[in-house]
Amino acid sequence: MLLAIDTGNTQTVLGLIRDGEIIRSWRITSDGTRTEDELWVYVRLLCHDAGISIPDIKRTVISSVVPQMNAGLRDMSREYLNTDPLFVTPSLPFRHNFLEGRFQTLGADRICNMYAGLTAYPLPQIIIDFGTATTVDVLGSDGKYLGGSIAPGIRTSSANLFRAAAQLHGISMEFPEHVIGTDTSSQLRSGILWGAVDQTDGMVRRIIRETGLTFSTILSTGGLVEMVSSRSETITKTIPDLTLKGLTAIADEFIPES
Ligand SMILES: Nc1ncnc2c1ncn2[C@@H]1O[C@H](COP(=O)(O)OP(=O)(O)O)[C@@H](O)[C@H]1O
Ligand SMILES: CC(C)(COP(=O)(O)O)[C@@H](O)C(=O)NCCC(=O)O
Ligand SMILES: [K+]
Repeated sequence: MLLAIDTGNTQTVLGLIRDGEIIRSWRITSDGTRTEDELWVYVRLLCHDAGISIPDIKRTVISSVVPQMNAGLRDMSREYLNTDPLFVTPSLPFRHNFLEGRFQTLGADRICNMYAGLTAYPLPQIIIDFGTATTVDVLGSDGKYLGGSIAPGIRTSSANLFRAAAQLHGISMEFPEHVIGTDTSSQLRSGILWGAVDQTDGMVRRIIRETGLTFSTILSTGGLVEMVSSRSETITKTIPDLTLKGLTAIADEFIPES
């Protein structure tokens, strides 16, 4: 059994993987003040919920973009699971040498997403992750990482707007009937949701123009992906657990089950 942990800036996804299959996953709030004992409570509950006994967890792999959580995650894994966790970093000697020693500050979640893409889908690829940030990553025809973009996430940017504008408040994130809204709520929903869709499709079209490539695969993932994916004209596939899949592939490469 593999425990895969994806710590993003908003939420941490805990996944249990058996024989390459994600059997259960949970989301908890990412919080840099959590102790290893608190993290253990969640892992214990998750395992109990999945009917897994703790000694069955033989490996732990972690993608974290929140350094304040790393010590707690590491100590939880060592002390309670008796496994030394593998942290994903750009310096790992990946079999798919897609970073070529470059991109030393690239987020671990993006590395995992690309590893999942490289392992399972045709090239070239664009991978879009809708989380605290919206990230776009581009893999060329030879499987090398070309680069990408980072923008404020859908909730991050709208939350900041609600904070900054005295007369605007949170709204339910449902697509409005018309693009041209006729009241405050429908105008906000139009701007936020159609804005996110058009940001996505516009960015994909720009990347196509800049590279001259025909992309076989345009993958999307992230906690907010359902808000955009079905309305996008460019996304070809949505895989909500792409990061966990990448974590699994990386664990199998570096800490194979003995
Ligand atoms: N199962 C779910 N259903 C609906 N929304 C979800 C679900 N899981 C996560 N979210 C939303 O996704 C957001 C977090 O996305 P995520 O990709 O995990 O961000 P990050 O990696 O930056 O922490 C949260 O705002 C949360 O409300
Ligand atoms: C870009 C990110 C903030 C995205 O994080 P997330 O939205 O998943 O919380 C994260 O991958 C990060 O901190 N990256 C480091 C900078 C980089 O990737 O170039
Ligand atoms: K993420």
